[in-house]
Amino acid sequence: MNYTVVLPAAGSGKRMKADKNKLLLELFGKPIFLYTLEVFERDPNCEAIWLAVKEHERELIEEYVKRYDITKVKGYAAGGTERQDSVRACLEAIPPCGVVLVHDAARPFIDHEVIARLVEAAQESGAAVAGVPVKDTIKKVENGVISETVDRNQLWMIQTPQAFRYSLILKAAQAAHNDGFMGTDEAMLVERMDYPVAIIESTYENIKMTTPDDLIYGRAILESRIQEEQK
Ligand SMILES: Nc1ccn([C@@H]2O[C@H](COP(=O)(O)OP(=O)(O)OP(=O)(O)O)[C@@H](O)[C@H]2O)c(=O)n1
Ligand SMILES: C[C@](O)(CO)[C@H](O)COP(=O)(O)O
Repeated sequence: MNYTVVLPAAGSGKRMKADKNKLLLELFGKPIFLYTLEVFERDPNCEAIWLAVKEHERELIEEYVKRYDITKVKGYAAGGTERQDSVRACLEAIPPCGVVLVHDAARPFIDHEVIARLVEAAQESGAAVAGVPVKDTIKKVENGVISETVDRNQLWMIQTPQAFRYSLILKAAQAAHNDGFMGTDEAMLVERMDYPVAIIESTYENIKMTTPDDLIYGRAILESRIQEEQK
C-alpha cells in the first residue's frame, strides 16, 4: 500500500540547547533530518514527502533536499506555533490520498519494516501508531511525593510514525483546531472522536532527537548500523 508522509520539521529545538534548528545538527557529517528523509526516499511504498518548515529555513532545506537528491519531496507547508499546527498545515496542503503517515523529522532511526506494518494497519483500521512497551517503573508524583505506581503492563511509549486514512486525520485535525484542542500527537485528535487507534510495536532505536544526550545515542545507533552493514 502506497502512502504519503508528512514530516513536521518546523520546531525550535529548545530542549536541544543548540544554536540552530536541531534538525540541522549533523551526525557523521549529515544533518539529522536528511537521515529521516532518506528512509522515506528509499521506501518504494512512499509516494510523496511533504515537509512543514519555518519560512526562513525553507531555502536552506530545499538546498539540502536537492544536494541529497531527495526526489520524493513534493511540497512544503509553513510550520505553525505548535507541532499540531505544522502537521495540520501539511495535511491541508497535500493532495487527497489513501493513507498518510505523520512522522517527526526528529526521528531519523525509523525502519522500513515498522513503517510497512503501520501502513497495513492503517489501511485496515483507519488509524495506527508506533510505540514500544515501557521498560521502567512509572509513578505519579504530586508535590514532590510519589502518589501512585502505575501498572506498566498497560503502558506504551508512543512514537511516530502515526498512520491514518487521510480523510479521517484531516477531519480530526480540523475539528481539533476549530475546538481549540491541543494534543501532543495526532492519535489524540482521532481518539477524541472515539475512533479506535491500533498500536504497532516499533523499536527502541526509534528515538526522537530531543535533548543533547540523544546526539550520543544517535551516533551509537549509526555506528552499530555501520558495523552491521560491514559484516
Ligand atoms: N511548531 C512545531 C514544533 C515542532 N515541530 C516538529 O515536530 C517534531 C517533534 O517536535 P519536538 O521534538 O518537540 O521538536 P521541537 O518543538 O523543535 O523541540 P522543543 O520542544 O525542544 O523546542 C520535530 O521534528 C519538530 O521539528 C514542528 O514542525 N513545528
Ligand atoms: C508525537 C510524539 O513524537 C509522540 O511521542 C511526541 O508527542 C512529540 O512531542 P514533542 O514534545 O512535540 O516532541
